[in-house]
Amino acid sequence: MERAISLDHRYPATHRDAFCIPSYGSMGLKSDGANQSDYSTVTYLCGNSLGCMPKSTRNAINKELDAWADRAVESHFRHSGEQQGLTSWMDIDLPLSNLLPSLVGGLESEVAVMGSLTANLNSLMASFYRPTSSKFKILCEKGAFPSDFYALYNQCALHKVDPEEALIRLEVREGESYLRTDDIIRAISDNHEELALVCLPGVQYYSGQWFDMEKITKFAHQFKDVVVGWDLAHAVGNVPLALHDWGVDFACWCSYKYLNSGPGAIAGIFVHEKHSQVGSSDNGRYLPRMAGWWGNNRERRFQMKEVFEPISGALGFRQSNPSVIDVVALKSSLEIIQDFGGINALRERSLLLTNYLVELLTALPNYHQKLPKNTSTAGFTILTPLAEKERGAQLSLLFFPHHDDRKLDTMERVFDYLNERGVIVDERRPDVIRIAPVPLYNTFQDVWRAVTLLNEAIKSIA
Ligand SMILES: Cc1ncc(COP(=O)(O)O)c(C=O)c1O
Ligand SMILES: Nc1ccccc1C(=O)C[C@H](N)C(=O)O
Repeated sequence: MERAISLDHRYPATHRDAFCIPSYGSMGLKSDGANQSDYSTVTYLCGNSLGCMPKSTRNAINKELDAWADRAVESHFRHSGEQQGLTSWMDIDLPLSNLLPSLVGGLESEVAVMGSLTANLNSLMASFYRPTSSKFKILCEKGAFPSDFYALYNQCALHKVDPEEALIRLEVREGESYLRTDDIIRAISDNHEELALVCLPGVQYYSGQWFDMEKITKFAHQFKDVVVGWDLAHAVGNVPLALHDWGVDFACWCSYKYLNSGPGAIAGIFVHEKHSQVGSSDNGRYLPRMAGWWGNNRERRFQMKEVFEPISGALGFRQSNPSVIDVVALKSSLEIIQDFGGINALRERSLLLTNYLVELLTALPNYHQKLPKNTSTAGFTILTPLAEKERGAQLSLLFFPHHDDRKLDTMERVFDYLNERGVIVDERRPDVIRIAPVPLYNTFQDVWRAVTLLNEAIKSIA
């Protein structure tokens, strides 16, 4: 505990106060009455699923509600808060183009705020997955987040390609917990003639593995007509990215995890400039897409002509006018990240926190480096790669023994023990708990407390 306190002094969570951290009272949990009261904050380590709410978000949304109340439709073009520097709704998402690209390592013109993750993944695949009879395979992973799998599978069907034949689903080797980069590279190489698309997650939701995105992207691009797209749901705002320099073709992400923009928040896309620039001399030549009026030439958007002139860059992939309330929620959170010092500052503190988590967990008596042969005594292993460059904030812990009866199952019992005591993590059935200290608001004492209670929980079972 002393060490955690001293680390918190040395590396303080300078922006914790900018967030609403749930309390025992607000979550309906019983505080211990001695060290905690109903107003004490819980130990929230679940920013990999839903980031906490920035205090500034409420005000930002209220201003848009005022604009709606005060001026209704006119706010599209003339905002009632113009004098305070508020943007009219027509261009509400444009101020984000200063804040978002640096998080993904894209040019301003390569990033747009729109839609939601799965919808964007589907839209981007409509443009980037153009199978032919000889080149139609998609390299993806077995155990992908189900929504991604459903999208990939059905894109095949939409293109009249048999998904069973087209999807190459990479599997983690027997006895291992994450994919080897060499196996991915080999699969690309072995299939390159028929390969049309490589579509993988930047950080894997279940194992927490951060893929070697640069190596995989560059390797795949050695081969003709292989497109590389990344799902960055668990990577954006978590690890530094350089999508432009790596030559990534497209990427998409959601904003409710490490970008703290609220449940179902507006998402984002990256389209490399090599695909998204529409030169004036190119008249009519642009990458076919799922199109809509918000991707059309801004000046002529309201002329109601039957001519689609996409905006050059990622903005030309937008379809609808965005939810204004969603956009300002994202903006208020991105401003905090900027004030913190951007993604490199976040990553620096994230490594300190997660390294501390690794250190404490691996010192516990019931920690096992590998799944033991005899798993009758309660214990856990870590699925996530421990090397810094292969993970982000999250560690995934696999508990054993597993029982189908929830009351007897180790993971469920540990999860309930933690949850009842205000340590909020998440469970991925059947046997995994994910823990993610978030550098913007978590403390070393949060990490210490979670591990101390986790140890108690296992002991109470053993
Ligand atoms: C990797 C991944 N893909 C897809 C989703 C689902 O995204 P959405 O419901 O925002 O489309 C999530 C999280 O919910 C996710 O982590
Ligand atoms: N959007 C949600 C709604 C309800 C429950 C969970 C989610 C998640 O985002 C889960 C997350 N993608 C995950 O990695 O498990």
